[in-house]
Amino acid sequence: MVIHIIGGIILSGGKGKRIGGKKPFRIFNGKYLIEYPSDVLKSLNIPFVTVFAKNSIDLFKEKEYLIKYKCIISFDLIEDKGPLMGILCGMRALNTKWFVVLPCDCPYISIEALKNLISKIDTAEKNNNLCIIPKHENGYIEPLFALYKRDSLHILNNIIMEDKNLSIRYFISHLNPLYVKAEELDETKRIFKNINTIEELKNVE
Ligand SMILES: Nc1nc2c(ncn2[C@@H]2O[C@H](COP(=O)(O)OP(=O)(O)OP(=O)(O)O)[C@@H](O)[C@H]2O)c(=O)[nH]1
Ligand SMILES: [Mg+2]
Repeated sequence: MVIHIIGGIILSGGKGKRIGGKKPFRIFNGKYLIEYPSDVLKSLNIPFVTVFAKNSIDLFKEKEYLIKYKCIISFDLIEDKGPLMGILCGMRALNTKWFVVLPCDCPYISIEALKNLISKIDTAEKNNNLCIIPKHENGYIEPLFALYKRDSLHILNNIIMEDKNLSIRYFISHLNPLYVKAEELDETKRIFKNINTIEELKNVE
């Protein structure tokens, strides 16, 4: 049996309110949004789980996606809890030591940037950091384009059981984060651009 060190979690269970729903299957430059992170993980041979919302948004497209990528598909255990629920369900579905967590709406993601992020794992292992988070010069962080160690799972479980503060910032405040400069991953920082509206879907750069 091959034991993988790194697995991927693609968060695809948001409501997509600003874009009018079904965000993962909105078309951007000829591809579904969700195909961008999926293609990068596939090229890097990283096994991954895609976590959709508790209630299917489009069973046909989800099935089509499963057939194309042969990845693990999971669904939020409880609805409307936000990204932390997606991360929890992803971690439970895939047994790897580290998880690269990605949103479904990052069409500028690149293989190079992900490799750069992954290259920080050695440092994190030495310093006992349970997550690796990109940070911009202005202090803004990118916790949904980040790495989390499996050892953080019990903390996540507790936070979700408590059900008081389900913000990702609260979660990472328990993880002794290793922050990496956003520009070290991608000089242009385009990789972090998320698509939230119909307008942005059309503005292919
Ligand atoms: N599994 C899961 N993923 C989520 C959840 N909430 C947000 N996400 C994902 O987290 C990422 C960032 O969320 P947003 O950019 O706010 O996307 P969104 O919530 O679908 O869109 P809005 O409703 O317009 O905020 C997206 O890839 C979402 O699909 C959730 O409750 N469960
Ligand atoms: Mg949202």
